[in-house]
Amino acid sequence: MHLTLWATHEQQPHALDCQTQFLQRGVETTLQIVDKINPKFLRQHPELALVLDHKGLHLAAAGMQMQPDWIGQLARLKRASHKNELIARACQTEQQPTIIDATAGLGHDGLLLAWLGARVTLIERHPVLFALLQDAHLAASQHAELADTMQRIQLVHGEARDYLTQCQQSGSRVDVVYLDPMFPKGGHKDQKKQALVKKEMQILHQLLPDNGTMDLGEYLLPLAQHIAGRVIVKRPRHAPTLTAAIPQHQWLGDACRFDGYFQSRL
Ligand SMILES: C[S@@+](CC[C@H](N)C(=O)[O-])C[C@H]1O[C@@H](n2cnc3c(N)ncnc32)[C@H](O)[C@@H]1O
Repeated sequence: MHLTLWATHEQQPHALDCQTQFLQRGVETTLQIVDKINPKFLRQHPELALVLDHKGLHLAAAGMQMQPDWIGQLARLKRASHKNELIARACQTEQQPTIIDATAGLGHDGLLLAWLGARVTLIERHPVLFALLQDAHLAASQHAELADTMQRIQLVHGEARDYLTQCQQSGSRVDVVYLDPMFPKGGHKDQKKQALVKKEMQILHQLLPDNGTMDLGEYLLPLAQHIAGRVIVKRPRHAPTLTAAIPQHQWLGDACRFDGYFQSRL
């Protein structure tokens, strides 16, 4: 994979570090130092690229920018409770569970679970998304209101299939495995809602193109069932279940739902 890395002059030393880390993870970058990165600049350079400025590391495409921005989630986090968030009810956050979020993405779901008291291991295999997560974790660790929560989050760069298999082989158990694999772009029943897909998802879909071979992650469910008494799968509200297995419980939201699979022997 090859991407341009746009950086401002002040960020040049950090940009060189980033380049080395990306290379170690198989991503080649061409560093371009520029005076200013603003909306006009981004519109003039619409191709998918990395951006490093005073706000940290971003992905940019089609004039839009995207980063996990965990600090920007604070308003939502402060409104969240064990009761009013379906994901919290599904994952039983009031019990301060240990959770593997095997498909971290931007880490927003994992962040919410950790904020509500869970110990969360976030697994992300894409090297660019993983770098964005590391940057978000570092920035949030230095924020007074998020520092505690960051201590409950561990980041793992890798393939969840391998991680879950290793857990199974070594007899490791967690309370919950949470899965939110990619869903094909045209797969929503409601085309109007599809048109409103958030800019984050539009950029994510450019990074993880749906070229007919998208990994839908169905193999993760049976693996997860070996290591957690509770597996929660996030799906678009009207999407089919991840596999033929029937969930024992569903929590229904406006746009998405959470399917619960419980293993009483664990
Ligand atoms: C829909 S996004 C998850 C969004 C996430 N729940 C959030 O709150 O931002 C799915 C992510 O899972 C990652 N992923 C999918 N399958 C994976 C696997 N087998 N191992 C590791 N990461 C995986 C993808 O790279 C993508 O970033």
